Amino acid sequence: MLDQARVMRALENVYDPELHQSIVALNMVRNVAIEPSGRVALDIALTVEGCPLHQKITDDVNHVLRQDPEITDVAVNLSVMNEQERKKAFQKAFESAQQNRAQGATSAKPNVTPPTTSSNTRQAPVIGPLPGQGPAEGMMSDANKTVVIGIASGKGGVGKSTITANLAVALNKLGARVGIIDMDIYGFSQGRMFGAKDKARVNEQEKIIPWQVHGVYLVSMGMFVEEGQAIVWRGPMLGKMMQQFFTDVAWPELDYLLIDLPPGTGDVALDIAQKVRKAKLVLVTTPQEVATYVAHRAGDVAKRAHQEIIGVIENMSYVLCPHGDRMNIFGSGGGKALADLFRVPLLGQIPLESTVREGGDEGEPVVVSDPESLSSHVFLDIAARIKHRIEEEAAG
Ligand SMILES: Nc1ncnc2c1ncn2[C@@H]1O[C@H](COP(=O)(O)OP(=O)(O)OP(=O)(O)O)[C@@H](O)[C@H]1O
Repeated sequence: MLDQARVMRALENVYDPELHQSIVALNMVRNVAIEPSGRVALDIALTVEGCPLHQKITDDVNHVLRQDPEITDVAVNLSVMNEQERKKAFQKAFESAQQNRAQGATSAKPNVTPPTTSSNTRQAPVIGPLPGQGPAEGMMSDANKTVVIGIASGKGGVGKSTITANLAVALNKLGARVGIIDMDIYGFSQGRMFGAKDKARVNEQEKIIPWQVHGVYLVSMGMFVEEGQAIVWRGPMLGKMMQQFFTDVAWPELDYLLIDLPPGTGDVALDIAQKVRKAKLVLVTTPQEVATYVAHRAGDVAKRAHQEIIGVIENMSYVLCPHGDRMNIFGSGGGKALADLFRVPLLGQIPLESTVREGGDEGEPVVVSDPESLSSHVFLDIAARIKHRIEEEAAG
């Protein structure tokens, strides 16, 4: 008999394309109504408004239900989860990703046969260049060989700037020429981390001369205003600033340009995605669920922009006790769950060490101030993994 249980069983085979979980398990299916004619109407609550993959979910629901000979018609009404429901859905996805990992599975396997309708082949909309935007210049262009990597986090304080600084120095130690753009306009801190204080100077061509410290070239808002001074720029001004940091700086030839992005998924991250189409992304999170949850959103913007996510770095992962045990004071598993969600590697787990903070406060990233510390070794290891991956990609 055609009843709700049978409909729900069929829908267990429809997977959320981003969370890789059944839409039933994620509690996305609501208000299933079966009419005597065999018409099934149901609501699907999407995790985020304007979810770019809603058409895929709708197509898959139609596809699985229409395989039931007693179902004559399907009507899908889309709605959006509230904040609490969304948190639960993400939590469920994280737990499941962790479970899969524990069981040695690489990912949950949807067993829905993709329908062959043309609408199913529709991808998440690409965030394209802005109208009126000219061709990308210099290091922003695809033709330029500098590898641009944005360092992003969902929320502030997870160590994104610390990681940018140390990765830059670590890549330099591995023989690469590295620059940093401190695009964390409202919370710029790279000058402090590198002990650079001079105000901006320009060369004869009127280009800004980057700071050069510990082998790394660096530009930051700190060259123009004091740290802590409020900056009230909005969208277009920020975009212009970003462009200037790329094009109006006397950059030497660089192998890597790291961009310390502002936390969250705001204008700057989008601007980079639009204007520097080759830019890749590294996601930073702490092991806590909430940091991981918000980092997911940062990654989601990258995915929509078809930006490559190189991997995830988990910071403040553990404290190493004197007898060698690891204490997970901020919980555990967030970085790996996030990496599993995006199907990218967890590049490394950085311990919580006072030497990391001291190095940042004193203008010497820990990789310089305490190269034998555990964190320094982890930073070098992560830098080597990134470099290896980029070189492999370049080799085809
Ligand atoms: N692994 C670590 N061990 C100890 N302290 C750390 C570690 N990582 C970062 N910190 C410290 O945590 C604080 C926040 O780090 P940081 O400024 O890098 O975060 P952020 O994500 O860039 O923050 P925001 O975006 O708000 O600027 C700093 O004082 C930093 O020295």
